[in-house]
Amino acid sequence: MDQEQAQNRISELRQQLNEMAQAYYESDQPIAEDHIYDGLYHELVGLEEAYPDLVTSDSITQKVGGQVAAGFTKIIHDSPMLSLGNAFNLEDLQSFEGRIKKLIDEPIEYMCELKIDGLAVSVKYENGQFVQGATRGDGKVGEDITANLKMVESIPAKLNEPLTMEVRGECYMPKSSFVRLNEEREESGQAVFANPRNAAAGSLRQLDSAVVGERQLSTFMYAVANQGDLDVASQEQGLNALDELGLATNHERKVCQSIDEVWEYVQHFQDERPNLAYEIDGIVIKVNNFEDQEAIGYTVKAPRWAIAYKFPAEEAET
Ligand SMILES: NC(=O)c1cnc(N)c2cc(Br)sc12
Repeated sequence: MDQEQAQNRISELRQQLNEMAQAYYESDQPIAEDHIYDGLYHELVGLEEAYPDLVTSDSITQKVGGQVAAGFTKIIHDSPMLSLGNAFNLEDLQSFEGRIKKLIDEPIEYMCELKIDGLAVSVKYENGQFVQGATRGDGKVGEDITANLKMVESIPAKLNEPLTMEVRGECYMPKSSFVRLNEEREESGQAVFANPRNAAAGSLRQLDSAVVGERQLSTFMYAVANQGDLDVASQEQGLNALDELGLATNHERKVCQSIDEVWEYVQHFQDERPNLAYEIDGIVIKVNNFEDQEAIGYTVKAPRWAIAYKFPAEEAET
């Protein structure tokens, strides 16, 4: 089923369910057996989960007891969760370095990290206790998914130090969990997820956090939003500090001394991609030294000191 077919079926189901609900709640004349209503409702929930972009706040699945559920409360991020400029070839990476060299005199060191194909999340700790989890949303305002992120094993309820800080990363579904989940959905007649990213997004949007616990989601944390109690001078030190605190970071990272070395890393992981336990859609390259990052600064919507190299789209499997 493609997105258009899903949209058509979702509209059909919403129409039918709204009519049944109206008849039941307002005229007390149920027009369908409960099990028919439940079956259609279950199909709609499954489709909305598989196609999270098609969920609308007025959908009957977002209502609890006839009222539109608030869903998730909104969280205004202390600092914007930024996006990244893109690079598609070596020339783009060399231009990225050229722009930086206009601002920084000394030699530049890069940190290369895998670009995880999941859902960006913010995780807040107070005195070492996990207190709030949120989606990126539009970068400024996200959704409070604290209850759901508590069900993700790789997010510790308590840090190894009583620190107060906000950490950002990617929540993802491993390839193996994605295959198993779709097999289960296929068997139970539910719509399957198109890819692990949609499966992770659909799972994290669940109002019932117990469902999240069944989905084997995981995380790789990659940034400290406000240094808070952390005393680190580079991305490399920052990631090592997150490891020591008990947070999950991706260990395929590499400090590179030149764009040529970055390019070798990019080519290596473009080949390695099928062998990874999780989906990646590129490589994030950052200036490693935090003082250099500050000197280089930001454009309106993205850091100047980082760029995302995007892998070419994979040929469809024949
Ligand atoms: N390691 C990283 O910085 C990283 C990994 N995976 C991602 N999807 C993203 C997105 C941004 Br924005 S940064 C980043």
